[in-house]
Amino acid sequence: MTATLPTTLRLGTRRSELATTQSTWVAERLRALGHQVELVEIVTEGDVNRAPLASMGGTGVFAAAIRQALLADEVDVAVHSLKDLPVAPEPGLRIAAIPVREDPRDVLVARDDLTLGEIPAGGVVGTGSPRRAAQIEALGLGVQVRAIRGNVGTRIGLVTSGECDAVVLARAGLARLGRLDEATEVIEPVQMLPAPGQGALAVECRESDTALIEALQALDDADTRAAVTAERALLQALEAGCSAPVGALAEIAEDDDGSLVISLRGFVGTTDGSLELRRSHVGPYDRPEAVGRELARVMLQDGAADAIRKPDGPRTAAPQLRTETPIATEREK
Ligand SMILES: NCc1[nH]cc(CCC(=O)O)c1CC(=O)O
Repeated sequence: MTATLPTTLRLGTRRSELATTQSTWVAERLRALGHQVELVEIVTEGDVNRAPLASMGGTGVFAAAIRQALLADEVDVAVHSLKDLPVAPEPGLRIAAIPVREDPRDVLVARDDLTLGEIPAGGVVGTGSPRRAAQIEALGLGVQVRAIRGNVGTRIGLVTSGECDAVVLARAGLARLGRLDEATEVIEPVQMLPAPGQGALAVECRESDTALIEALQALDDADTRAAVTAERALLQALEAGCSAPVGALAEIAEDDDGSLVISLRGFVGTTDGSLELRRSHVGPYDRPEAVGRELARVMLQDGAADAIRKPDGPRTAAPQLRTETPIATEREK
């Protein structure tokens, strides 16, 4: 156990603009609390390898190198986009803070100020996310979903260059990069549920750094933690029962007696739009895991499990999108 704080906190970050923006935001909040913080750049496999993400083990590759640096005592603190973190806890590490989340919705960045409903049939919508592909296809707009990769700037560039009529991105990413004005529509969750944890950050450290865990708690936001815990519990329970892409959004509300509740909505579907299932569940604020698990139970019972069979063996690759060749090769985020 390390019961004393290091004089300077080494905060590990990936080099991408989004990662450094997020890490700098956390560093500044820690400095405001009186800590000395130094940013340490870490190059991940996802940053140097241009192969499709699924072949490297999915979005978890971004987090893995930073987690290794934490475990190797090369850095003390790491900041992740929560939606990129696998749901299974990492042995030896602790998510010590989940700061207040940005607006979790997705946005459209389209040519000519178009909204999703205005894209003509046959138009090309770029996304590398099976979750976004499944929900676009489920809307039945007759647009083509094209698999793309790359950081936020690269993906917006595909619209500017005319390769895509539109791309779908997390609003939070654009907001952090100061590029929200480029969004042409905020996509409402009734049409597209965000990824579990979207818009939230996870501040992670070693489990043995007890003084640091305590210090980082000052950055934690209870409502955000309750919401994303419910969303991730839904994801975990659905992943155990089916292999389909999952969308989730939890909101904190008050019930008739004035007690706080978690209102959770979920989506599972297939990337070709042939199946979609949306359900919701409301449960107690202090039992977020139970809320997520209960919604998963309902969804599995109502067809998620039957319609989308879990493939044999461990799940290694994300479901393939219709276009398998990524047209942008620069790394995500
Ligand atoms: N998978 C990439 C990724 N990871 C986190 C964000 C944005 C920030 C967030 O959702 O918290 C993005 C970009 C995007 O999906 O458009």
